[in-house]
Amino acid sequence: METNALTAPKNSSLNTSSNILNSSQKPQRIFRFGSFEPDISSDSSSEYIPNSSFFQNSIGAAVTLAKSPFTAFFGLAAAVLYYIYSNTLSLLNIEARDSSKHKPKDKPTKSPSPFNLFEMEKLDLAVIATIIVGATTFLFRKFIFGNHILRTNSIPTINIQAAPKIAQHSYDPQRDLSFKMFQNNQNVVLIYGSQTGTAEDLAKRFARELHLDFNAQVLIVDPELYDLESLSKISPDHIAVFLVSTTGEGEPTDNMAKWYEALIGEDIFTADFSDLELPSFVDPTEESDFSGDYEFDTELPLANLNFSIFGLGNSTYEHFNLPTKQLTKRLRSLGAKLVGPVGLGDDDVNIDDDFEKWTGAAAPLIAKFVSSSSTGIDSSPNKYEPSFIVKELDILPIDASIGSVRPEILENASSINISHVDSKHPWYCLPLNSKVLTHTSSERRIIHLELDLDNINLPYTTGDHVALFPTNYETQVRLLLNVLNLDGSKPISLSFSPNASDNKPFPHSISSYSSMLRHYLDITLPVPKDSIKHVLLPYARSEPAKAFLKKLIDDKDYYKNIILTPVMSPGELIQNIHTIEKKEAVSDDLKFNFTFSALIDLLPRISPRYYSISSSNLESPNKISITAVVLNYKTPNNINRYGIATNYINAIHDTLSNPDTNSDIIFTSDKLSYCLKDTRKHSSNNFAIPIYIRKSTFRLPSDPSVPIVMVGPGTGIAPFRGFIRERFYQAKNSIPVGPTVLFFGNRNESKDFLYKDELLESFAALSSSNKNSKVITAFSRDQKEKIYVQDRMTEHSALIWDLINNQNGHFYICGDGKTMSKDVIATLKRIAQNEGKLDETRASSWFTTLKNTNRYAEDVWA
Ligand SMILES: Cc1cc2nc3c(=O)[nH]c(=O)nc-3n(C[C@H](O)[C@H](O)[C@H](O)COP(=O)(O)O)c2cc1C
Repeated sequence: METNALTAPKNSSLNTSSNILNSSQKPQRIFRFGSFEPDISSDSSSEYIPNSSFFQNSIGAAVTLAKSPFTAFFGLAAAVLYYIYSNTLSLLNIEARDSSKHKPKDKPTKSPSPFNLFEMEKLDLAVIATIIVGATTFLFRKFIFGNHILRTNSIPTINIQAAPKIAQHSYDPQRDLSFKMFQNNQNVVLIYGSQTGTAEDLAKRFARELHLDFNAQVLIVDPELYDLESLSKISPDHIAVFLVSTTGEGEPTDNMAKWYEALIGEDIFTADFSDLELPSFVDPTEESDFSGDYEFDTELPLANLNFSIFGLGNSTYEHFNLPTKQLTKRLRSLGAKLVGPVGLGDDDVNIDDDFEKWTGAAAPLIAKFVSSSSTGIDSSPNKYEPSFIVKELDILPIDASIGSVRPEILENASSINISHVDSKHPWYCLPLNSKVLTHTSSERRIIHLELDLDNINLPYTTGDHVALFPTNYETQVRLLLNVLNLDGSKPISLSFSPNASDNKPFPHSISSYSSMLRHYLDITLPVPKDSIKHVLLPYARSEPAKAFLKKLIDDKDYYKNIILTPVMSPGELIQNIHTIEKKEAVSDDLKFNFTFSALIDLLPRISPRYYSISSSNLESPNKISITAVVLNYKTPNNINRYGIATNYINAIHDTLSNPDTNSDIIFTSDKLSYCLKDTRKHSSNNFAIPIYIRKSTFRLPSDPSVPIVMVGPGTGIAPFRGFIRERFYQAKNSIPVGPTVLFFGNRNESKDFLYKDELLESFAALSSSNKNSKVITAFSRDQKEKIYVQDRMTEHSALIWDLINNQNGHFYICGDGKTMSKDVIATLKRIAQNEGKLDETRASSWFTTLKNTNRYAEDVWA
């Protein structure tokens, strides 16, 4: 993660719905006469016809009723009663019917006797036979029809009325994932919740593995694009695999939020799941199969759903993998059957390792469900085929300057819908100005960048986050063009291949090789082992190349030394294969011949990076600012590596500071080259930086007179710069502003005092109206003994206690969540013990009350 790519604070992404489906409610039974029912048991070539007409509805109703247990029960009862009734009549010598309609008058009447079928009327026989056959069919339906029939009858949908926000649409087959699976003849659906792209990439990779190694047909689903209720219609022979990331403070990702809200409800932290049967959360390496401990209850809305689940989280956060745990419990309580272990991936260690362990245990079980088998590289039943077909076009080459902007901007600039700016529809804004906040002699370079919202008035609130899609630097772009022997300016078109496993389109179908590599693909992340196996290995034709790649796949330490430790980029890996083949004098016809379409499968998409907005919407509604430290580091074997997004921000700064340079290529202070020419053009058609705003709940108190204490060392100052600008602006406009205290820390005062001048100016004004307003600094390396913000807090214990406890102030932390925020919380609790004379337990509950009353908020990153 880039430095200062931040968390959204508690509850930021969840809109609330008062009418939720909670665990204590019995799910309502809803018959779906107007809904669409694929017959999964039928031939895939048969049509999937919506039964929405009156006729179809009536048939649907009749079929549903005929299949219901009540009908079967009453049918049997009616047959028995009819039989008793007929025989009672015969004993009393009374005709059961008005026989005059059926029999000739002159024929003597015979009374029917028990079991004498031949003496019964044909119609009676037909009715009884139908009822008995119907009832018997229902009772033995499992043996007769297998499981298929179950899914089309008594399974109520999830009660969408209980979640009004997701029920605001009419049925759309394009949003029905069971329909999509039926159409494509797929038996596994991979549903991912992803904020910064990791789960999305794992979904793409796992789909490939399930297809190539286990012969599964997999649909990848972004839940934002599908309706939750279609989950209940997945065939019981199929399986849904959830890959669920955690964001903010234990929250679901934006693309999962609506499903989550409908399933879990608004109160994600206090929802009571104690009455539910809990799955054990296990080490995925242990062999376990949860499928056996489960009772099939057809009354529950998700009774037909089989699911596996892997969570992505980070154990340094308080709510580790919370959405995954809650979702697992909830799905089970709705009747879904858990297959395989629950995986809880930990980004603090290595999420790829956790995922590999989990897939090792889960993939065979998932495969069992879709009745396939086979493992191993050489016995793959399916051959790898790239998802995209790339065609070179015979039109004029796309020159370097056009390639510097995302292609969709040039065509769609005027049609971008401002009311709908989000991760799938970013807004392209211009950089306004920038400055370096640290001294040239500082070990770190921290940039302040202002982005222009003037054209659109994109609404934001002080404390929100801005997400930014970076552009890759040229060194890696050109390396890839070079190793694939491609002309970067060549225009290309992209289309899905018939068996595409990746189903996410790019924003524009016509591009150039360069612009694909600059704007859409992450070209710096090391290639994971499974991608080496599934995508690179099939292109190895020479023995040395095969041996090298197989060793990377099979030998953990070798992979670590060659790929992970030096953080080897995909371009460097391909270059290495070429070098090995050259050394071994491999003949041309056997040389590794990797294609651009396969490269698209090999690489994750470029994901947005989140930054706390460091401006105030009161003071500057038409521009937002970012405060970012440029991330450069050396690997243990002394190779320079560069963070994509922060170096991009640095490049924008360098571009803005050299307005007269006319070159397409910009060299940054770190000698990285970028193609950013159009970022300098302030014309309405040449927007440059794709962004969107992510709402947060990291907010100033609504009453400006309420005291605030902020702790934000390093770039943790970002949102507080916005808070302080806001209070300064209010003070200048004669609005009474309460005590405002900032604890700021960094290495050296002379080099790293971020925003020094404006902070001193703001606090001069703020302290003139309230003597308690002040900035308190901790420069760790300006003296022999290191001093940190928490040491300064201890020195100012009385002030903090007075403002927070006695004057009901608000306390905020922003910055490193691994150690700093934990130390600051511990210090705050100690202050409560010392100043408030509370014992340890009471100090802890004092802090909990602070949190529960929304007077404590944190915006931290791990
Ligand atoms: C802004 C942010 C907030 C996070 N909050 C949590 C959290 O509260 N609990 C947790 O277990 N992990 C948390 N994580 C860790 C992520 O879940 C983990 O890094 C995951 O791999 C991200 O997946 P994604 O890229 O698919 O969104 C957070 C990560 C980020 C970037």
